[in-house]
Parts: sequence; structure tokens; C-alpha cells
Amino acid sequence: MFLGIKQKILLGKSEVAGWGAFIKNPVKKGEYLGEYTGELISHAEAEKRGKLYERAGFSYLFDLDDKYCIDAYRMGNKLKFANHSSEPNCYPKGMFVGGDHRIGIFAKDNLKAGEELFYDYHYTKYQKAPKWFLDQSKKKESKNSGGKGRVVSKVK
Ligand SMILES: C[S@@+](CC[C@H](N)C(=O)[O-])C[C@H]1O[C@@H](n2cnc3c(N)ncnc32)[C@H](O)[C@@H]1O
Repeated sequence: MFLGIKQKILLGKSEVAGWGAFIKNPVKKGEYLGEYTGELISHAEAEKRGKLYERAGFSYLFDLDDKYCIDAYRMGNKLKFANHSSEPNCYPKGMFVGGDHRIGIFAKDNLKAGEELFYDYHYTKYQKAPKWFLDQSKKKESKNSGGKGRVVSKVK
């Protein structure tokens, strides 16, 4: 059973957007880094908050399942600062621990000390994808189809 942060996570200026989460020590592929914590809220509440966050240009909402979201805006630990990449070095995994819904963040690759952490936000049908995400997806598509689009959120 995992709870809380296992690895030391540092807060720093991101390569792609605002603040980012960085791993302090090297970590092996598949290792558990820590938990994405926050308030457990319904999708209806997330919808309301999402509109406000969208206007502010940031969101700490994380879709847990078809019923619940985790909002790390007011609560949460440094893992809430991990940014999106379509080529991520981490991945989230939903777990049901001791009767509670939890999200663990795991290393997708071997991580070097000081590496910025990214996971794929995978916007679902319950969340309207923000403009920056759609723009990046479009750029990636155009790159894959031979265009000149650049993947902005490239992992170091
Ligand atoms: C969970 S926060 C991540 C931490 C955030 N960078 C900060 O400074 O607080 C998610 C927000 O970060 C920004 N973000 C995350 N990944 C991004 C990316 N690849 N490109 C542009 N903005 C991104 C968006 O504003 C998003 O709503």
C-alpha cells in the first residue's frame, strides 16, 4: 500500500510552462514516485471549477474515473506541478487503496537526478481540453504528417 511521496520532488522553473516538478535523485523505470494528492470532487464540481481555472489559464484537476476528480489547487504536494508531455517520462495510475481513490505517479523510464517530470494529461470526454493542449496536439499531428510543427513539451 503506498501513500504520500516516496521520492524527493523539487519545485523549479519548468522547461515548458511556469513551475515544474523535478526528481532529486535518479530513479529506475517503473518505480513509484509519489501520490497526486488533492480534494476528491465530483465531475459536476470539476466542471464548475474547470471554467474558473480555464479563465485563469491553469488547472490542477486530475480525472480519477468516470465519477471523481482530484483537485490539487488548494491542497496537494509538489507532484501537482508536473507538466504535460505527449512524450512523458512518468505515468499516473489510479488505485483503490483502503477504500479510497488514489493516484500514484510512476517513472516511465529511468530518470536522471534533476530531470523534470512529465506525464500525459490525456484529456477525457469529461474535461474540455485547453487551448494550449489542442495547439500542441495539432503541432504534433502536423509534425507526424511531415509538417514543420515542433513538439513543445519535449522531455530533456
Ligand atoms: C498541474 S499544473 C502544472 C504546473 C504549472 N506549470 C504551474 O506553474 O503551476 C497544469 C497547468 O500547467 C500548464 N501546462 C502544463 N503542461 C503544459 C504544457 N505542456 N504546455 C503548456 N502549458 C502547460 C497549463 O496551464 C496547465 O493548466
